[in-house]
Amino acid sequence: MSMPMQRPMAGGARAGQVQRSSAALRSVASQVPFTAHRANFSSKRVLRQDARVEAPSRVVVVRAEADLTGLTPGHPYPWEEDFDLLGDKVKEVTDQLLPDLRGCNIWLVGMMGSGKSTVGKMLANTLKYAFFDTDSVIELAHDKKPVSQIFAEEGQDYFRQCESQIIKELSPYRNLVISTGGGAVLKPQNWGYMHLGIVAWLNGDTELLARRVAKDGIEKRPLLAADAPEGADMQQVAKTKLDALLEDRRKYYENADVVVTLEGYGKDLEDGAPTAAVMYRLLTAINDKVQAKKREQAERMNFTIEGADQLKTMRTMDSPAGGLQLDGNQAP
Ligand SMILES: Nc1ncnc2c1ncn2[C@@H]1O[C@H](COP(=O)(O)OP(=O)(O)O)[C@@H](O)[C@H]1O
Ligand SMILES: O=C(O)C1=C[C@@H](OP(=O)(O)O)[C@@H](O)[C@H](O)C1
Repeated sequence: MSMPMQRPMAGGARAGQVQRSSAALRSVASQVPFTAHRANFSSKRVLRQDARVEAPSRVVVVRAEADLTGLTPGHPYPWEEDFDLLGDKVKEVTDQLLPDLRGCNIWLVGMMGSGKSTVGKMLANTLKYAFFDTDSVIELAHDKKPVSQIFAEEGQDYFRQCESQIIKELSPYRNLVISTGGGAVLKPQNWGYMHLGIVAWLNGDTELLARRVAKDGIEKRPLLAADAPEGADMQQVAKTKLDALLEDRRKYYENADVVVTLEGYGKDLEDGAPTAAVMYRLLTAINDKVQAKKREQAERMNFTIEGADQLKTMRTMDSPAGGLQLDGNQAP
């Protein structure tokens, strides 16, 4: 199913450098869901890993009256601060959404550090979808080389081609949550494929993102690590670069179908909303979108043809069938 792709020589590829185009990308294709059970990148394994990430601790029957005492006053979604309550809410919205979602893929976009991979795994687990992370698929297709090394050895253009290839190959499947790399939004062709599903933007402020990527180590994100002065405050370096990137990219992210804020309240002010809360916001935003679409479709079906009553009794006098009513009954 993979399309052979030409790797451009421009943008860093020197003469004599090995041309690794279609071979690498064919193995990218081997990571897609229908072969996932035999590939290293097993969606089952990812789902098992999910069990270890912070999740609503249990899902219980939705309580009629939620007890919100003791939670942060003014919190717009106070139940997010109590994982039992949040579990109820997640169940409620998932139950409504799932039948209407009908296997539609969910694509997560957003800047580096916005939590696309972390939240994506949990969302996939909740919806019983398979999870794919385009960065991880690219790494696996290159003998587990980290993205930073692929950038260094092959250049950004090559990485972007791999990314587009994966997006294209995953798009015809169903029941997937796909976490994309932060720059996947830059190519219009990627949007053509992502818009076959629902695209959700995880939107957080760069202060929060910088804190997270600095904690991970900015060397993992080549666009942030490039030319970082030795001994500099890496969080500050990351923040400056993220600000510039976001300024360029915002207009692309704004093409998303739904936007979810990462803002945290109360004790989560600094670290941003917990993963389960972000997932809840995602589910709610997607559900709102899907239900609105459903209402719009129902509305469109609810029409009457003007003059339909006259049509019923009209006689076609000059036709061989004159004297026959259009509903098939013989005229008196
Ligand atoms: N809701 C959250 N609360 C706290 N830390 C988070 C949250 N979501 C993600 N993180 C952390 O932020 C870092 C970046 O998350 P990641 O999922 O890799 O982002 P992305 O895939 O968008 O680059 C990771 O260290 C992750 O553990
Ligand atoms: O924003 C970007 O251009 C990139 C984001 C990274 O993914 P994450 O957003 O998952 O960190 C990765 O694809 C690569 O380093 C480039």
